[in-house]
Amino acid sequence: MQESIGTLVVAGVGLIGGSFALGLKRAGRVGHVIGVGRSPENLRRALELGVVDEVAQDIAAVAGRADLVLLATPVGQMGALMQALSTTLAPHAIVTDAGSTKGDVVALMRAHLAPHLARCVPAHPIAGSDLSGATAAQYGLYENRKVVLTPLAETDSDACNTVGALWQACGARIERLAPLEHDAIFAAVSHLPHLLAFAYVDMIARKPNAARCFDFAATGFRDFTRIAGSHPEMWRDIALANREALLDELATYRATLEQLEAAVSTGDSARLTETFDTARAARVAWNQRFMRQG
Ligand SMILES: NC(=O)C1=CN([C@@H]2O[C@H](COP(=O)(O)OP(=O)(O)OC[C@H]3O[C@@H](n4cnc5c(N)ncnc54)[C@H](O)[C@@H]3O)[C@@H](O)[C@H]2O)C=CC1
Ligand SMILES: O=C(O)C(=O)Cc1ccc(O)cc1
Repeated sequence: MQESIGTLVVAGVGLIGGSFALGLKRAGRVGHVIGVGRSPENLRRALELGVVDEVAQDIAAVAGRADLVLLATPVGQMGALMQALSTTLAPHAIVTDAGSTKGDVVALMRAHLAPHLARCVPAHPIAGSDLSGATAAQYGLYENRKVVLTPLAETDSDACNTVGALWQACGARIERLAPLEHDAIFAAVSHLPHLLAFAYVDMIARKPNAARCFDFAATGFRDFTRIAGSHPEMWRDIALANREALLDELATYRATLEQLEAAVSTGDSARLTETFDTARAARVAWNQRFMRQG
């Protein structure tokens, strides 16, 4: 296992990839960082801010120099990137990612990096925000946060432990899940709420009196909708990549809404009270635990 790495190639120098680079730099765990991106302006900012030391627009041109490649683009971009880097990768190089979905990333690794699977470590940092781009990259984003690894049967323990050690150097705690369980859990606690927030704000924005509604919206609206300010491409890709698990959660949510609709319509106050009581207790308990341990 390596405690530090020589050259890191980050494909997608945004909030997540940029914060990983900054975390490793601050911990003295990386020698040189090459940022790969499709937006020259974002790459220029990343260089200027010291998030990366060198930039490139074509991953194939720099992948051969990597000791570790982090894919931190929207998940819809990852297949093409894997294909592009597959021919030039050094045999020892580790390929990892930060995508919010794992079943699709594992399948893409199998499709594009078959001879290299021992060095593939799918991963998902459970930290972030509604901000994006290199200017959003920050030190300490992963401090006391979980990172979930979903290694393949073929992944060697050296690669897995190296990726784990690098995330730990950024302050994170490592967890492991099977990709299927990962995608089911995150459909429930991350992907569904983002879809709901986008849908709800879209609904309000289309009302004839939308401007008046927004005028009077306050903290409850702000708290429920913050994540509707997240990156649309990133969330489109997540919704499509995890569609089966997300559709299951949507069906359950729709049924729950229908029950509440019936309770409102029939004036079933016992039902409303029971639902609100249960939800409140669960939210209070979750928040206390999250504040203690992330
Ligand atoms: N935003 C969040 O809170 C979290 C995001 N993630 C995952 O991390 C990944 C990155 O998300 P963020 O950093 O938030 O997004 P971001 O939008 O801040 O950064 C992504 C960067 O990738 C670049 N990019 C897009 N296509 C590319 C391509 N083909 N080649 C090279 N660069 C490309 C974009 O120009 C952008 O600079 C996504 O897969 C997302 O699902 C995971 C955990 C949290
Ligand atoms: O904006 C927020 O608070 C988030 O929920 C951040 C987030 C977004 C995507 C992930 O896969 C993990 C964390």
